Amino acid sequence: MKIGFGSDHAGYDLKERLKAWAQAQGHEAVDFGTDGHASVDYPDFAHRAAEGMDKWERLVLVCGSGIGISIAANRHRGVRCALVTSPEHASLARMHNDANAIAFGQRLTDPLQAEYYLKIFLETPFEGGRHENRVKKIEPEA
Ligand SMILES: O=C(CO)[C@H](O)[C@H](O)[C@H](O)COP(=O)(O)O
Repeated sequence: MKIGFGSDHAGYDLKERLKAWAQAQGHEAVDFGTDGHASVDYPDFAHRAAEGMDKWERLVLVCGSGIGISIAANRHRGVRCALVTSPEHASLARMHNDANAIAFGQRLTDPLQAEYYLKIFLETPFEGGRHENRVKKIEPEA
């Protein structure tokens, strides 16, 4: 799978770790930055990654809490980003919401757990059925 990665400084280490994990699983990584620990603004990287939708099938975003970067990504048409803090969030985001982006808070999430949540997220299919129309209704009318 082609996976985009983006973070601010507060999510940089976990972004790098998840990127390495995904590559080791055979996924292709597209990195939208940031590239180090220097303080940056999370919306810049959320927008850069979300605007590159043609370059990824799933998007992984990390900031300190996961909140800011997911809010910014969700402003983009077609992006459904879920802030995940449990295995159940990871599977339900896919099964019910057809989420195509996952957000983590590096300051609040154990990195090993984050790898596990990402694995679930990548492996879980959308259920469709009754959820199909609900997901369609998420997008505001053009
Ligand atoms: O925006 C956030 C909260 O939703 C992110 O967690 C940021 O990473 C955080 O605010 C950065 O904080 P810092 O004190 O500037 O490192």
